[in-house]
Amino acid sequence: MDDFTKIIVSENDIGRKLDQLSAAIREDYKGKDLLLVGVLKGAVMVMADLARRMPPTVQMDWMAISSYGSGTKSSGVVRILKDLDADLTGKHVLIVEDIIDSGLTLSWLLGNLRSRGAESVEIAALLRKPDAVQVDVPIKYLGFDIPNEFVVGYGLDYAEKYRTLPFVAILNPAVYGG
Ligand SMILES: O=P(O)(O)OC[C@H]1O[C@H](OP(=O)(O)OP(=O)(O)O)[C@H](O)[C@@H]1O
Ligand code: HPA
Repeated sequence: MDDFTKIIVSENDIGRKLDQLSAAIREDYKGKDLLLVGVLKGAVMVMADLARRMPPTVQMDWMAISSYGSGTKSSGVVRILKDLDADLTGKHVLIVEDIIDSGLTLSWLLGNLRSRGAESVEIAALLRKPDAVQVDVPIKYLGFDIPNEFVVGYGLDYAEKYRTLPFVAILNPAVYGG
């Protein structure tokens, strides 16, 4: 049995898209102090590859929040597992996410970070599932719209596996008994 049914975003697609998104971000935040906030663990790959395309004065910080447990459906209950180190007062914050599925995680996070006194809070997300979205979240920088299937790779996991793949693929439902 193959673990994946299809590669939907290749390593080259990701690189080209990050070139475009990072050019727009550099332009929009020219002359401003930018703090990239990565959401662990899924955003590790996109954060690393996006941050490498930024000027060296850009800062990074990390939050760990969980809404999925170990399955393939959002629980809708968001827990902070690790909070930011940085004080956001007066900062320009760009949340960096791997995926927007139901939108529940980002909708909660946006509200949480906006309440901390940042000058601006925007979102960059590599992937979005338009057919799964339950809450609309304003995404300023979007990579790809993808089908409503459970995907893995490039930071995204199933039961902590497959995060290290350089591409994004649809997980074979047989892997999770779907
Ligand atoms: O739009 P939603 O339905 O809320 O889903 C998106 C969230 O789910 C994933 O995180 P997950 O909770 O699986 O943790 P992980 O990043 O550690 O894998 C992903 O990284 C997003 O943070
Ligand atoms: O499709 C997905 N794959 C892995 N993790 C996720 N978290 C939300 N959606 C997904």
